[in-house]
Amino acid sequence: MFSSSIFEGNLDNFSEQEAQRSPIGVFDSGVGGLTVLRQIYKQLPNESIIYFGDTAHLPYGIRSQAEILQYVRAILNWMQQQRVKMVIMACNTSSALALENVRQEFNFPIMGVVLPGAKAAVQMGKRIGVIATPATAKSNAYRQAMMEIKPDVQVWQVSCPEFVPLIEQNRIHDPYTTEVASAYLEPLLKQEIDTLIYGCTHYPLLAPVLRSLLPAHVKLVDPAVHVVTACAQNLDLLNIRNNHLPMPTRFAVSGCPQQFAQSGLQWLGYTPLVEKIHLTDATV
Ligand SMILES: N[C@@H](CCC(=O)O)C(=O)O
Repeated sequence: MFSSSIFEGNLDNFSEQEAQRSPIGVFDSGVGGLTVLRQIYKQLPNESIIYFGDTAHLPYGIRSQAEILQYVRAILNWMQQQRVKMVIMACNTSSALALENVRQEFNFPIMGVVLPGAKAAVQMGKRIGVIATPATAKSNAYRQAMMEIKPDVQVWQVSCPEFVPLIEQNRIHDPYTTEVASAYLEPLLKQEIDTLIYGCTHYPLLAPVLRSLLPAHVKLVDPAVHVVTACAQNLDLLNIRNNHLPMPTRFAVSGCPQQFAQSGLQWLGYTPLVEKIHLTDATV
């Protein structure tokens, strides 16, 4: 029995041993969640992972809340069938628009990236910029989370609709991407931000471009780092860390497996074996 007041999920249909060895589910609309997966490899090297990229519905950031909820529920149902012990929403859009609604519907803990990112940011600065997908920016999730922790913090959010398609098309080093990034950062630089949050898990993949445009004193916050730290703490609290050898990461997508494998290579350093699955409920 692993109930804890911290989680809505209670894992009470798992034996302790099964829970320890069970995988952690990680999902995103595409390759963005690989920034979270890389952090898991660093901080939780013994955990087995099932990664799902909902590439058939990419980008999430221009979708309605109803669509996001439908996709997220379908993914979580599938994760439940795979008997995961915990899920990390490696997607800010899902964390901002769906986490609170779906958390109580499943019997495993579900973690989002927004709160850990917001907590880290308010400890690092006072004038905080957030770059995010249109849906995340519009939801105000980062602003609200930071204001609740530190009401005197100042927050500016910028919606960056072109980033995810450019990253998914592998156009990070295209000069056009730098032009777009420069335009997105301009209003934040005018406000003299001291800290910038990657409000989308795809964006750390743009780090060289963003760093080249930002003054050196501006600190970058990657919520991926902090959600994985929080995940490690929760695994300890529930006593469900895996102390055995992990299984190889299992990758699944709803779109084209070859395309995911190809972009996965540059972010993971190995070519992932990717299967295609069809989540029937996810079709809008
Ligand atoms: N990785 C994304 C999803 C972006 C998208 O598909 O628009 C996020 O964190 O919001």
